[in-house]
Amino acid sequence: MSVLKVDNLSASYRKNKVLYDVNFDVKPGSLTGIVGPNGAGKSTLLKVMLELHPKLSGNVSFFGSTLAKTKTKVGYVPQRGSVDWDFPTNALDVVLMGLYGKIGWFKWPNKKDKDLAMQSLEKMGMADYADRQISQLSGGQQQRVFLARALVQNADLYFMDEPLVGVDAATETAIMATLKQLKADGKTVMVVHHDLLTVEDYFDHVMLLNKTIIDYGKTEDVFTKEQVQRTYGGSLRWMKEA
Ligand SMILES: Nc1ncnc2c1ncn2[C@@H]1O[C@H](COP(=O)(O)OP(=O)(O)OP(=O)(O)O)[C@@H](O)[C@H]1O
Repeated sequence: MSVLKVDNLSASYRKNKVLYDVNFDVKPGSLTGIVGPNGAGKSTLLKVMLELHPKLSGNVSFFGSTLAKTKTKVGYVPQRGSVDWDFPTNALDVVLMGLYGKIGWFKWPNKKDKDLAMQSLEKMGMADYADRQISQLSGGQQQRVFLARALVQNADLYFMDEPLVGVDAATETAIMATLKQLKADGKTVMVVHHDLLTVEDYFDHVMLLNKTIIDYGKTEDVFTKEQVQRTYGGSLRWMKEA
């Protein structure tokens, strides 16, 4: 059964069509980097699939079903910049939100839920910050908390929008280790990624996107000079020659 299948998806902001003819079928257990120039529609693709932005046409199926029926199996780490970090809550509560799909919105978390959330913070090296207001965390620490929230959800399919932007080398290593562990656990992970230099190291699959899918498949087949240049336009200097 397909983890995620997208057929003929298109989307726009008012009259500006930003995605068209998007078709793909995600391989279970893959770790995919979604790559493309600024404005290519990478974030929009995630938002449309997750029904956070309406589609114009097409169909998205999760585990052969609808998002509504499979929501607890789907995790999302939005772009850090898109979140209101002044919201008065602490790191532990942010992680507990990852469990709400399972414990229900109107139920208080119990001791076991809190233990799970603490374990997840621990995995991301953030246990000491559990009581800290999220506005008082650094950008990299906020990103680690977001990852902890995704982990506690124990989803089968994860979408992450630029989790490595603005983090230091240690946090990047910690986040990538977490993503690789998710893959080792049989999870499917799709990550919007900007750094072309690390694509081959980090991802076993690559989706090249520029308003439509330029190519999608195994990294060694897809991440070629020709295909990357097609995606970015002729101006890109191929990094292996740099
Ligand atoms: N809320 C919005 N209202 C109107 N247009 C938008 C909105 N969000 C994005 N767009 C436009 O849609 C297009 C795709 O944007 P999107 O953020 O999905 O691209 P992206 O590939 O994630 O870019 P980046 O690499 O710069 O983050 C862009 O042309 C952008 O200007």
